Amino acid sequence: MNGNCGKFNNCATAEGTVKHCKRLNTGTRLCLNPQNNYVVGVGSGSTIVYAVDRLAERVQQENLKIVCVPTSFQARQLILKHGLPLSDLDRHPELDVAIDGADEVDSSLTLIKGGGGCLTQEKIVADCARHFIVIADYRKDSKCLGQQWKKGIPVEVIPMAYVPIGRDITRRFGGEVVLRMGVSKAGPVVTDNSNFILDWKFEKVHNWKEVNMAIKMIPGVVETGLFIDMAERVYFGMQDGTVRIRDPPIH
Ligand SMILES: O=C[C@H](O)[C@H](O)[C@H](O)COP(=O)(O)O
Repeated sequence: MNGNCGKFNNCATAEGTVKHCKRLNTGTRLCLNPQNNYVVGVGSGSTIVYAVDRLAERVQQENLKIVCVPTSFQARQLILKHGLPLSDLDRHPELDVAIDGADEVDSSLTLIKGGGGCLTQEKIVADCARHFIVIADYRKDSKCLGQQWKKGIPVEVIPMAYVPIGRDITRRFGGEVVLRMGVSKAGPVVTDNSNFILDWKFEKVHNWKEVNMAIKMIPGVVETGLFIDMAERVYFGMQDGTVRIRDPPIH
């Protein structure tokens, strides 16, 4: 324990870069590599699979003791498949680090997530983590949201409210809202939390903080796929095999 970062005191830190921690507005060491006794949040999607492969390798090779908190059914299966210790927020409500993918990352590290329908649990787990680290390939990197990801911002909603919520969003912010439909399943996608997903195809760049708060205030909205001021670092896998790191701008 040699730092004071994230939302909690006494953060266990790795050998990492000393950087500004937006969350506490203080200098901190960034925990990039899971270390012994770490509680690790495991994100969802196709990219995280590679991270968990590597994590499992390190657990084997270095005899690391970690526990993993999943962000979805898929993440839970991934943890179990690798024989990693599975936990939950009841037992581990404070995580050292959460690692996850993203559908799009803008220049301020605002993310769109939820392309796979897992945004709500992902946001909860990320919020419980001292450090939230994102891994993505170069196609997710954009200056402004919407440049790369064309499927809109996912919004998880209580099923009986999907029509009024969709109308409210388009009335206030324009664009188009589509109920996400299942593939190889008749009817809508049902999330791990038994809800529906609306994909809001926005028409222009908004003040995402304001829009996010406004959408969250609509009764029946469970969560949005906008992750604002959460990611501390994004690792982009580039086409030539190199890795590009992006940290949030310091204001
Ligand atoms: O709902 C899915 C999650 O937010 C994923 O982390 C996100 O969609 C990125 O997934 P992938 O790594 O498959 O592009």
